[in-house]
Amino acid sequence: MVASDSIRDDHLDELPDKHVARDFYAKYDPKEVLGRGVSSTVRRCVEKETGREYAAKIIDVSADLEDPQGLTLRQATLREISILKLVAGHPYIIELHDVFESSTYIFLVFELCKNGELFDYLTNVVALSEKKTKTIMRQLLEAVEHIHNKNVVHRDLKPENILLDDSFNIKITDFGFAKVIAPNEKLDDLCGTPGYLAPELLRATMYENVEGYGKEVDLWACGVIMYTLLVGFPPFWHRKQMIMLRNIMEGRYEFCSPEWDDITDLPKHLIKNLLQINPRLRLTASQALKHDFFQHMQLRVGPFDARKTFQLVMLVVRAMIRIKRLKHTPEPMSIEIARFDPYRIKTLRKAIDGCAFRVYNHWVKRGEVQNRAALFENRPKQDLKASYQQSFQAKA
Ligand SMILES: Nc1ncnc2c1ncn2[C@@H]1O[C@H](COP(=O)(O)OP(=O)(O)OP(=O)(O)O)[C@@H](O)[C@H]1O
Repeated sequence: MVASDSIRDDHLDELPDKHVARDFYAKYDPKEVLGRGVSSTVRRCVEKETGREYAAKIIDVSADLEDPQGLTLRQATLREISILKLVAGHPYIIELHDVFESSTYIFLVFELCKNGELFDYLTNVVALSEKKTKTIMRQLLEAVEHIHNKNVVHRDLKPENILLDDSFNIKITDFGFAKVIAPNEKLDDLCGTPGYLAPELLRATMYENVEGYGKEVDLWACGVIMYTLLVGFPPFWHRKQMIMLRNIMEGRYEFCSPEWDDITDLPKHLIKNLLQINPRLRLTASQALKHDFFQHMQLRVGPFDARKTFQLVMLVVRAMIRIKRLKHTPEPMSIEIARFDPYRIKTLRKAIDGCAFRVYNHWVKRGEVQNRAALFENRPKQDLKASYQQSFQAKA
């Protein structure tokens, strides 16, 4: 039950027969397609009575195929609906507004998130500042805290399953793998998305006589997400999936240079405590929210001194002006550096990262270390040949 890339199914783009979904059409006007899932299409729709916009996920449940847990798509969708209702009423969790069920389709009417997936947003901006990361991570952890308090484990947290509303607030979505779990219950089924799987989940699915996993897997995924937000690539990605999974199990990742050079210690410390191999030592959502990364700067309180305060304000203003100027002053770059080490220059690095993702459509690493600059070293043919030979040998 590992999430795969969406597979397009063109017949889903046709609107289901009006007789099948009479009630839905009586209440909503379906509009353009917003996106597609494996067996669903999501359309913007307008509620006729109020004129309010929503996102309708239209799921074709006519096939009898069962998932690895023995549930048909209809049963799995009904289970997802019950979990959505259980965790409802939180500002950072997607709101399910309406449900319609026919023999062939289920319509889920969600609140509309006009700014799409966090994943696409990140792909466009490449990486987020510490300040933006703080806002998103605080919202994410608050939502996870709420879900866990309801005894639900999400099991597929990733930027693709985090939507952004009009004000760029997050909404956790896709509770397809979510499960209600008793306080000390342990699970052992494999589900989620490879790069975000926690080590104990991998162990539970690989070995017998191991304990299984619990809610802590969601906090591991939060660590992976936070790392990815700050630098634009995930901590454990490797083009050979087995190596990636081994790195996860050994907790092998780096705050590599140059991407992490300008990032302060607090976010790194929080990530380390989320990407903690031992789930018992990993921070819970509530503990993570108390981490210093989320605390505001504390000003020392003492007797008021007007002169000192004025001097301090002047210093801060001057520093702010300098920082602002610095931000808009391009880094000095020589032709030599631009030719032989373009990745060293922040402006070029951002452009390279953006292009790399668009061209390769996945994060790129070479060997054990992240090296998107390698894409520009002008040796692609050798690499292609080697990886072709490797995959050919593997198949043989
Ligand atoms: N509430 C929403 N508001 C705006 N856009 C949405 C909303 N829900 C989904 N979408 C868009 O529709 C796309 C498909 O959503 P869906 O939930 O079907 O994707 P999925 O998780 O890949 O599907 P599946 O559940 O089959 O794995 C999303 O990638 C997103 O761009």
